[in-house]
Amino acid sequence: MISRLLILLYAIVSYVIFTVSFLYALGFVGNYVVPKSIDMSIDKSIDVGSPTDLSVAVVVNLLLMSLFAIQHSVMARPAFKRWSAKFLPLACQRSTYVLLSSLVLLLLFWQWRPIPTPIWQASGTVAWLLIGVHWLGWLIAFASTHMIDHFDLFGLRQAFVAFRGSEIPGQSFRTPLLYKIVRHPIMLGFLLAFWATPEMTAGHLLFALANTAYILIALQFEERDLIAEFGMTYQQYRHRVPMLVPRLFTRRPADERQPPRSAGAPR
Ligand SMILES: C[S@@+](CC[C@H](N)C(=O)[O-])C[C@H]1O[C@@H](n2cnc3c(N)ncnc32)[C@H](O)[C@@H]1O
Repeated sequence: MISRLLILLYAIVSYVIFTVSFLYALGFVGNYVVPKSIDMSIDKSIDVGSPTDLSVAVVVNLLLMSLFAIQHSVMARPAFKRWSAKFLPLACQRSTYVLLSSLVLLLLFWQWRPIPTPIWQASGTVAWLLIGVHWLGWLIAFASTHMIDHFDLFGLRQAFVAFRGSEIPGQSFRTPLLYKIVRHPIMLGFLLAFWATPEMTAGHLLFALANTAYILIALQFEERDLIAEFGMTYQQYRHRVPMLVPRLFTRRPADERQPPRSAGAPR
């Protein structure tokens, strides 16, 4: 009973730390409210006055993003989960993943080196449109976690189920709402939030480019695991629903289009 209660507390603490890191991410990427953001260091100084400072900033930022990518992707793989199950109860596996991901993110926010060289600057209606798309991206990402199962994704459900003494059910496959339009709405939301900004700087561009590359690679691994888990069901879903760009903007695969009718074909 005590160990189940401790696991539940651990899951709640991990979830609270995730919430802090997510809220900080909103301020960090958008340069709102937080003391240190993607374009502004705490003392508001420009860190990249010389070419050496610039190289250091690029290397440090790439290392921080690589650390997140490695931790986030390695710990998500079934082989890692099987290995960690030898010493980590199933009920706190997901919370541990959430906790470490959040801590690495907070480290990134803390150690990030701003590179404020302007790349583009929009004003007027275009600027407002970009701000709108930026917030729509965060909204899509957050809402989509609830469409598949927010509390399962962040480890709370597993801890609650174990606390009640029930068996933790396996992952279920869901395709509600936005999952009918694209296969990865959470990632689509992040991409919109990262790219849509009225003031793009070199540091922000590095962040958006590196994270886009990471998302495109990570999704290959995620889909490989989903195919291994759900087989034909996921294969068919993959065939039916585009990855990130809604069908409105893309062509259907050739074999899904109606063949042209021949002149004498019956109607
Ligand atoms: C951070 S979420 C991202 C989900 C998805 N890639 C997206 O961008 O919306 C990753 C977890 O979601 C799970 N997942 C992805 N698609 C799913 C679906 N359609 N139904 C249930 N779980 C899904 C993956 O197995 C993985 O554990």
